[in-house]
Amino acid sequence: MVTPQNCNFKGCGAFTGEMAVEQMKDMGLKCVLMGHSERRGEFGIFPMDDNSTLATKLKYALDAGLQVVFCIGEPLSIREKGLDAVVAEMDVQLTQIYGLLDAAKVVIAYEPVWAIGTGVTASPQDAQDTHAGIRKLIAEKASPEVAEGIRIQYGGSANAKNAPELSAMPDIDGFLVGGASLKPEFKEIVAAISKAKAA
Ligand SMILES: O=C[C@H](O)COP(=O)(O)O
Repeated sequence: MVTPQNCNFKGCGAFTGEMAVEQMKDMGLKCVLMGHSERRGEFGIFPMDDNSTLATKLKYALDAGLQVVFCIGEPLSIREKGLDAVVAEMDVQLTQIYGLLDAAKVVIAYEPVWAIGTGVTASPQDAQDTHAGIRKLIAEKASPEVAEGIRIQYGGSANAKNAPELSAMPDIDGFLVGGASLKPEFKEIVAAISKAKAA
């Protein structure tokens, strides 16, 4: 499945660099990704999207009939404060979209910013604890049904070596793979999550 990494919330028009959902649909695409930390302004790039514009984009894409991979994640300064601070930040990033969450149409991708492209991966337990915290927030603020059904994927230096242990965690439902998706080891990541979730 081809999934563009951004979209606009205005439709077709003079929005260079902000591809229209309608164009995606015309091309037969069924899914769009949004909220990646690089779009949110991490790594020193100007913040193109904030929680408010992302909520608008999510509603627009869902109303148009697309599925969405919605990325959230904390910078290192928040991770260093501990799990409670991380979950509080996830709440901030999710607050405006709880009412839009639909397990059949939205996938949450948890990507700790400090793990993206760095070779540093969240430990399986840290990733599990954060995913469980996100699921609990969704249960409380969306619904228990949405929380149970929604897919929460992990992203951030996922590779063939760490995929089996991460896959074994009950609240890790899949991966958003960057660098390793360009290498043959990608098939081992797919095999690891498939095996773990088939059990
Ligand atoms: O866009 C890709 C994700 O942010 C993860 O990238 P990575 O697997 O290279 O860390």
